[in-house]
Amino acid sequence: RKLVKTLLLRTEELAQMALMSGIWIHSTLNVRPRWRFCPVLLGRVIATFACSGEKEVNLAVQDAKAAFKIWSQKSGMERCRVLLEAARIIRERRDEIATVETINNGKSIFEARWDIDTSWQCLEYYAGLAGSMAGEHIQLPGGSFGYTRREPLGVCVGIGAWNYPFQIACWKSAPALACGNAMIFKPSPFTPVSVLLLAEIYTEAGVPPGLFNVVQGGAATGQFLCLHRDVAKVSFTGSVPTGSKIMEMAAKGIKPITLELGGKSPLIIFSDCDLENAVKGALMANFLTQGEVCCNGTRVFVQKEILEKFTKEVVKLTQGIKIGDPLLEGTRMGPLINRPHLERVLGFIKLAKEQGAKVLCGGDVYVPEDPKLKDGYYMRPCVLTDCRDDMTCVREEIFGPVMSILSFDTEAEVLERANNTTFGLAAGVFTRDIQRAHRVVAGLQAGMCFINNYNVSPVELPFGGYKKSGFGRENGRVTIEYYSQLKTVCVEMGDVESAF
Ligand SMILES: NC(=O)c1ccc[n+]([C@@H]2O[C@H](COP(=O)([O-])OP(=O)(O)OC[C@H]3O[C@@H](n4cnc5c(N)ncnc54)[C@H](O)[C@@H]3O)[C@@H](O)[C@H]2O)c1
Ligand SMILES: O=CCc1c[nH]c2ccc(O)cc12
Repeated sequence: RKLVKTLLLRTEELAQMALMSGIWIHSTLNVRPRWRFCPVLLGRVIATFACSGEKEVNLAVQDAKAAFKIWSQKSGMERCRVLLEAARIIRERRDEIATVETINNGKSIFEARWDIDTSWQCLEYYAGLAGSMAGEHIQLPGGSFGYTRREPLGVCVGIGAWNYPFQIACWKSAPALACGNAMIFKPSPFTPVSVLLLAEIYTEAGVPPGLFNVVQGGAATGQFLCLHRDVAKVSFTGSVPTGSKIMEMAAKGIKPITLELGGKSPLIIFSDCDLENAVKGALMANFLTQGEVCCNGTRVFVQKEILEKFTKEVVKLTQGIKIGDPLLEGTRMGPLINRPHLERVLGFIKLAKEQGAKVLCGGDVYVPEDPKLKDGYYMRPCVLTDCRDDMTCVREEIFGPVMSILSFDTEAEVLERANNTTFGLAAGVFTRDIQRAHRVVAGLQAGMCFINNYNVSPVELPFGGYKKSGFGRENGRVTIEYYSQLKTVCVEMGDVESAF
């Protein structure tokens, strides 16, 4: 809240400024900065932020606790109205928020608009559930009875990754607030900007001051949050190694956590599929947000009979993906998040070649003609073939635009190979055989399975992983259970029957 108040930037200005070279936007914070960080787009610094240290985290928790006292006493319908108003403002400011998200992350404006749509839809969805949250009444002998109350947890913390900055903040805060909690959100230091708009919007919609608080920073700030004694829950989206650290910190305080971690998901294409849809599905499964998507279906298993045809079509469509200025309407792929990440992704491709994979297209640095884009971290989307299950590109999460094609013969074989991973976030199947589709998804060890599509995310459906991809869920009705606790009240209507 303090940050929003003092951040001297408007989103339209930011959009314009990012288009001009050499512009630095400084936030002025009313705190003594311990260290600073500067997110970059197209090789240019777009903002400078001061990190929140222990003192600022303590202040945020204090404010959130005060706001929680007010918010948790409101009825579900009162909370519903505020969330609906916030959803309405997001919808109204959709293009502006999408522009900021594009500058924040580098994804195309076309895609950023989709992200903003699933963001306001999420607020609407939980607004709808807020009013119907209720416990049970249970009749007991002799007129006695019990009842349950669904109560909020208190101050919840959300920690986000850089690939869906605004959407991650909405997917965490909407159910948290609907249940009557407060939330302190820490975005990734690579994408700190767009979540500030969400804080501004919640305030405008009528949440009490401090109920949704943003703190900025990296690992140290995250640790202060996770270890804070007055934080009741942590919901984390990020990598497996960080998830494991979050779990250790939460264990110290016996705090419930939600972990949305990495993946290496299989996409299985049977020869009886609708080929055109399967090809489109494979691109959806691999190239949204420059391939920086946790649930991407990067291991594309194709049945031998259609391998050649499928591969040819996939390469043709991949080569047609328009790379460039992410703010232009026609662009479908922007730059990767930063240079170290680009180099890491290119390193995976180099290793894949050394291990025997064949690059059918892309996999190299892309330098756009437009001089203002020349310092962007662009690469061409890559399709690898001749892949084997033991190759690094098939085993490890690359988090970039790299699709590995593998061939298979039988259903039993592909199911075993698909499950042969420590991850379990998502999986997909393309087939016209309805029995086979359901049989295969029943056997897949993944939390989010798609039949004849991929990477669509309706907010009504729970999303989350199996195995090392995490636990807990976001979206859907079930997420209410991850942001609330159940109190049982046992009421005696007669006399106490004592054992003594
Ligand atoms: N399952 C999902 O829903 C999902 C969604 C998006 C991204 N991801 C995963 O996230 C990864 C990429 O994102 P990333 O690079 O931002 O991940 P990351 O784990 O490096 O960072 C995620 C967040 O954790 C914070 N953080 C880092 N160290 C911390 C610590 N010790 N204590 C507390 N907080 C800490 C970071 O500042 C950031 O905000 C990929 O592995 C991807 O698969 C998963
Ligand atoms: O990147 C992975 C999947 C994903 C897309 N949007 C969101 C929002 C919140 C999450 O926890 C995960 C995701």
